[in-house]
Amino acid sequence: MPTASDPEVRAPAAEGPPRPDPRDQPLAVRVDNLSITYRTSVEKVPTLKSAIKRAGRRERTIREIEAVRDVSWSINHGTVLGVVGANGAGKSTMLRAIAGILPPTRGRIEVHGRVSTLLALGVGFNSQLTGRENVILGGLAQGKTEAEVQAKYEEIADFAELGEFMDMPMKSYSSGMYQRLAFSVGVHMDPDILLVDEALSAGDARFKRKAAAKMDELCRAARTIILVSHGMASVREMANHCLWLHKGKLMDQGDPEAIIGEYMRFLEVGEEAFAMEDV
Ligand SMILES: Nc1ncnc2c1ncn2[C@@H]1O[C@H](COP(=O)(O)OP(=O)(O)OP(=O)(O)O)[C@@H](O)[C@H]1O
Repeated sequence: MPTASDPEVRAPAAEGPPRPDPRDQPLAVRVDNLSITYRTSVEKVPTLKSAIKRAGRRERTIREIEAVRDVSWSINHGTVLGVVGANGAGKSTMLRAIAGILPPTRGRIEVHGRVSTLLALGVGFNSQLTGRENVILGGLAQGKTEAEVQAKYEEIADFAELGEFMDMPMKSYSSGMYQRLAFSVGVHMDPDILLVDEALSAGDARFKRKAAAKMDELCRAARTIILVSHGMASVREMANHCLWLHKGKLMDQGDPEAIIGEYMRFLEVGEEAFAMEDV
């Protein structure tokens, strides 16, 4: 996994038109007072006495987890939004809600444009099917016609560089190979808004560079990217706006360098010692 000092992901060489200024672009995503609560059924640990009383019947309670708590932000097209935060901060949950996979418990999400998702490993692919079959299905799931997907297939397979593995079941892939194909499908679906969850954490150094360059190309075309990552280097290099979530709350947002600085300081000194009024 990349870290702040990770030398592997570096800014791609500047080529083509400069990135457009998001301030001149229309609204891409607006999240208003978003809260998402999971309800999970938990089995109560029985005491000997209660187990005898209930004659072995299991007792269940519902546990609520507030994964995202009253979060608001908005971005225009052309923004690369980096979302950082510790484990369990609610980053993936928020991304899934933007993708339409999870409904908000409260609040609302406005999305302007076609969304393509590159969520955590495994989403959307059937590991019994070959890479080729999954590309076709993945394209169809993104709303493309079969003819459109067939036309894109070569481009997708070339970018993923998986050779004859494309005709093998995906259960025979390594996690890096799996993610390369997921990335390639996601970026070749002409998304207006690309949601990326840790896509750069797998794959080798060369593929990471190639993936970063591809994302940069999308930004130059005024596409929007939301990048959830623990890799501070990729957020620093790619993002032009950053959100920091902690335990479901939006701690701060703004310039990536400043937000990452705050977040790193928070990680170093710990939650208790961190002066919350600084945030
Ligand atoms: N399907 C689920 N059912 C119940 N609780 C869940 C579910 N998915 C996530 N959670 C809980 O929601 C909270 C936020 O999880 P989430 O995966 O969004 O965090 P994250 O910031 O993406 O974490 P990480 O960096 O570890 O991937 C956590 O407390 C987690 O335990």
